[in-house]
Amino acid sequence: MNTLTISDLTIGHGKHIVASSLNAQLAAGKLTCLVGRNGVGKSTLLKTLAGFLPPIHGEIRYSGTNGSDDIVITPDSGRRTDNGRLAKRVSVVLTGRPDVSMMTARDIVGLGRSPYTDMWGTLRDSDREVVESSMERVGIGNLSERNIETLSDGECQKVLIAKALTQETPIILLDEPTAFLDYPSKVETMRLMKAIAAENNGGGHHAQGVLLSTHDMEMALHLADEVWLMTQDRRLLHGTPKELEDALTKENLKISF
Ligand SMILES: Nc1ncnc2c1ncn2[C@@H]1O[C@H](COP(=O)(O)OP(=O)(O)OP(=O)(O)O)[C@@H](O)[C@H]1O
Repeated sequence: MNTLTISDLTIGHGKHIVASSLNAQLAAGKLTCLVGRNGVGKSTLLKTLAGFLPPIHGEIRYSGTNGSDDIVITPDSGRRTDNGRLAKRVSVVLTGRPDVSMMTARDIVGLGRSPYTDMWGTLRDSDREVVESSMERVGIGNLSERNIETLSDGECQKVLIAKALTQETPIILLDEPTAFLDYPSKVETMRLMKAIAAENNGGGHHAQGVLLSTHDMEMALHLADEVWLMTQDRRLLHGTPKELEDALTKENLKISF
């Protein structure tokens, strides 16, 4: 099952085209790593898939539970796109620390419920249950009362991942979540996201499609289920790590950069 499909997509900033003719599908239950050199367009693609940037051409289709509740974004859909609806399909974890003070880890995780709460962000008991279970899944129950400013980069990253889980979306996008982490924490984060993608405990958690951008090609080839590679000539190659290695060998392209 796919969570989103991009078709003949052109991405960029205003008139500046970053990549075009992109086609791919994000599989549910799998960790997909988005890799490519600096400046090739990984962040631009993630921002477009998150609905923060409009596509220049083509379409993004977010699959619903049945064909009738798909959400489709095209260059023309612009203001018609219902961000509240999209927030129930896609959650985003950005690089770096949240720019807030005087908030506990639990408060931050609770913000993930905003698509479901009233305008004051009042959490109901059912919302609080999701918050607690997300913190447990990520293994940060012991940090819940800590002020966010006192957490290490790795702990902070887990809080933001728990916030994304709290949003209960079929798609999670992560932009360079491992950028500031040491090697063991990078591996831990990748493994965690792989487990989260595959988790389907029948109790409300369904398999999710996870797309995570990273500079670490070696790690992506080791740990990802699928890889999307944005090449220097602005194509998007995709497949399992093995398929990608074969394709690159065939084209005589270097696997690492
Ligand atoms: N707001 C913007 N306006 C215009 N051009 C931009 C903007 N943001 C990024 N770009 C350009 O778009 C291209 C792709 O940038 P992007 O940040 O998507 O690459 P990236 O693959 O994520 O890079 P990195 O690995 O360094 O984070 C670059 O040429 C960049 O200069």
